[in-house]
Amino acid sequence: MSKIIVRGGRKLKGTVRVHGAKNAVLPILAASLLATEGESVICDVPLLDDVLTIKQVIETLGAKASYEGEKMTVSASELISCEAPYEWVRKMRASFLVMGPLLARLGRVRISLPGGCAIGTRPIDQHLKGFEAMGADITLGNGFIEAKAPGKLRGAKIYLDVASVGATENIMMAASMAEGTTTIDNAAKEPEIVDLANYLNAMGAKIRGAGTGVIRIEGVDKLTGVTHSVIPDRVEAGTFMIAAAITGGDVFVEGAIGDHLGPVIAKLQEMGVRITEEDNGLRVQAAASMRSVDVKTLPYPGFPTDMQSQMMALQLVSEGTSVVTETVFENRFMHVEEFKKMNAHIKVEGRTAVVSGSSKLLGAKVCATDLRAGAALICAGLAAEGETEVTGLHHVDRGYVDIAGKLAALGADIVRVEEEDIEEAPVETVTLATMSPAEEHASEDVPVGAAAAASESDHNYKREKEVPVAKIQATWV
Ligand SMILES: CC(=O)N[C@H]1[C@@H](OP(=O)(O)OP(=O)(O)OC[C@H]2O[C@@H](n3ccc(=O)[nH]c3=O)[C@H](O)[C@@H]2O)O[C@H](CO)[C@@H](O)[C@@H]1O
Ligand SMILES: C=C(OP(=O)(O)O)C(=O)O
Repeated sequence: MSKIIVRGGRKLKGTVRVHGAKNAVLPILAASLLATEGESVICDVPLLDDVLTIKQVIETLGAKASYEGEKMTVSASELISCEAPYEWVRKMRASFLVMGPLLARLGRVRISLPGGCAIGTRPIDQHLKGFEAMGADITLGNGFIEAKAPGKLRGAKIYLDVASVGATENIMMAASMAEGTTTIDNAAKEPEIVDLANYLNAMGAKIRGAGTGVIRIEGVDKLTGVTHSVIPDRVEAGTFMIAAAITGGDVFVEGAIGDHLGPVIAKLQEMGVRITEEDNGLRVQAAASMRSVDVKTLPYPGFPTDMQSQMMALQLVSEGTSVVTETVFENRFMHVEEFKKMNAHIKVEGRTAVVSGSSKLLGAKVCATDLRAGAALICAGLAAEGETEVTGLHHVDRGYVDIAGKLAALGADIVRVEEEDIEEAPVETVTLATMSPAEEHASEDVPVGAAAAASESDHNYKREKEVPVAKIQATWV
């Protein structure tokens, strides 16, 4: 089982570069399916598991894609399939974003229900409502959705019951090649929506109002491949800002866009952290001690739900009690139980968590229950006394490029130990890991060697694995 091992207590210092935004590049690569001619060249594409998944999805549909040096080139002039299979779509919710482009391009689609982080039920009713309003005939069954739009999709007036990011993107893409004008009311306003609209407009679409609550899309007959650079990842940037603050550090987050991080900056400043907007980034200087602060997650421009768990790590070490209200997803406090293993005192009632500050965090074996929870546990580990081991890294790899390497470059005592490293090492052993039920269910890692033997013989989730100590010491940096 791969793990990140962090020993807390080091102040982070230096510069860290932010990669392209996961939540922008995924819809943009889905939208590249709309280009009936020309190549799409997408720049600043981060090497993430989710990016490799969407690449597989569009290739399965017939697009030709090549990826080298943060640049993805896509040619989608000939699509061969309108079916997005379970094997890829289950891995990642954003795969569902190919539905709009396929409906617009091919007039039909068969797509598996999406997966993604288990942070809530995450229905897709608003996506489907939009497509139906545009004339699609939709049937559901056996975990698949089939939609047909004989002839062309028609422009429609669509009101979203919730300002869904995914529904806004999916409808915007479909509407770009529909007949007539579509209006999305109560549209999501996230920067990633604006990036997608800019990309589509460069391809020849006619979209106005992206970034506001009302988006108008005049359908066009064809879209052409273009070159586009993805915006920097505001959640990755925010995570490094928290890492700097929680360690008492001084870090320049290169590429971070202040306008995209308004509520995160405001809350950090309320806590006493100094943030300075400089050319091409944000400088974050920790305070000697930080004040507690209440946070309520909301759609953009509110405080992002994707930063809630990382912020909670910081609240744990600030003075006083903080209240966190999660309004976007109904099951996004799974990290709380993991924080508790690190001596955190947090009480959850419904959608509210009461976080006791001034916690003396202690290193522990913890598991990333979702993508951002993994980042939050790493942040907590940076401030904890002793050693923290974070497993469940397949979640983290969906959204962070080499988070351990980047933090190590800032001075953190952190290393990632890969499964293969552990298995290849000499026989001398020490007990390292105890699996929790959550970890067992969450992990898709296939156990090998000693771990496989344990896996076959013991299913009570309390097994111990024999892991060679020599190799771990050798890989520590
Ligand atoms: C790949 C991507 O960009 N993921 C982001 C996107 O997810 P995603 O696009 O899935 O999130 P949405 O904005 O759609 O979801 C927001 C809320 O709306 C609800 N809902 C959504 C669609 C729908 O048809 N019906 C419905 O009820 C959801 O259950 C949730 O409670 O926005 C989320 C909210 O900022 C982020 O946490 C995710 O990181
Ligand atoms: C929840 C997230 O991603 P997804 O919507 O892809 O599950 C996230 O990026 O934090």
